[in-house]
Amino acid sequence: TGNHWGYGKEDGPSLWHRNYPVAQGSRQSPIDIIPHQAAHDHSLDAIILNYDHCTSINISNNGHSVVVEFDDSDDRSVIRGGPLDNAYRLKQFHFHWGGKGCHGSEHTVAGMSYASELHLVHWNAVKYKNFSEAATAPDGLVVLGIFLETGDDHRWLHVITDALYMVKYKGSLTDFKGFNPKCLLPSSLHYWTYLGSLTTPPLHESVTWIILKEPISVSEKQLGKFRMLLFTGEEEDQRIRMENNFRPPQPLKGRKVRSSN
Ligand SMILES: NS(=O)(=O)c1c2ccccc2cc2ccccc12
Ligand SMILES: [Zn+2]
Repeated sequence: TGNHWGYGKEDGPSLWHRNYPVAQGSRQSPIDIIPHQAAHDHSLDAIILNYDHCTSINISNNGHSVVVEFDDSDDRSVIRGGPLDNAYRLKQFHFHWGGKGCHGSEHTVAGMSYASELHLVHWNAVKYKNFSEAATAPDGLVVLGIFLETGDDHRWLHVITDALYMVKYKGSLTDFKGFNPKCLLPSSLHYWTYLGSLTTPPLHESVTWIILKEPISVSEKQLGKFRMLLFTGEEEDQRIRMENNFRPPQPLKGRKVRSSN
């Protein structure tokens, strides 16, 4: 119906251009990052994450991913520095992942994909009055991408995976207070950055991507808990497991990827 989209054969990424022509635009995401082709830009400062007074509000299943939302009514949780001219407010974070034994990151590195990818979504509250307005502006959004690889248990990810049973079905939402995503960061904040888009419809070309080079480790068991989520709602007959909710890499179309040193 209407602008329904998904990750299946009938409604997946290769068909999104029918309702969202920008899918074939000049600054689409994700991309394959080729490290030795990235320009080392010594003018690129370190990124600064001020998440200390972070306030998560809820966790929900929007039928595409599991999303943790934040109170963005003031500048308490912001990202700044690096390639950014302003501070950008944290709005939400969510994940993308594969099926059992399959990889599910959106960005790839020299053709290699990771098991999963965490996206922390921020918006430019200096220049725009709300998230929706920022979401359609070329410098409106910043998404911080963090790769997840399978290995040891992540000591804090269980706080999220323990809550997933409460948001199994599309459209479910529950309180999720006091979670600070600082605990999900790797030790190094070295990054690649480029100009791109949302990786889901409406695919607005409004995102400055900042992708951390160092992945975090999570266990196969922890990752498996994401796959108990469903794309479908409680009232639907079909129960479709939420997995492989990633868009494949898109053409670079002449864009430059810069690397912090
Ligand atoms: N994958 S994504 O970060 O492009 C993304 C968003 C990006 C910017 C603004 C809002 C977004 C909402 C999303 C909701 C679900 C999945 C990806 C999303
Ligand atoms: Zn995402």
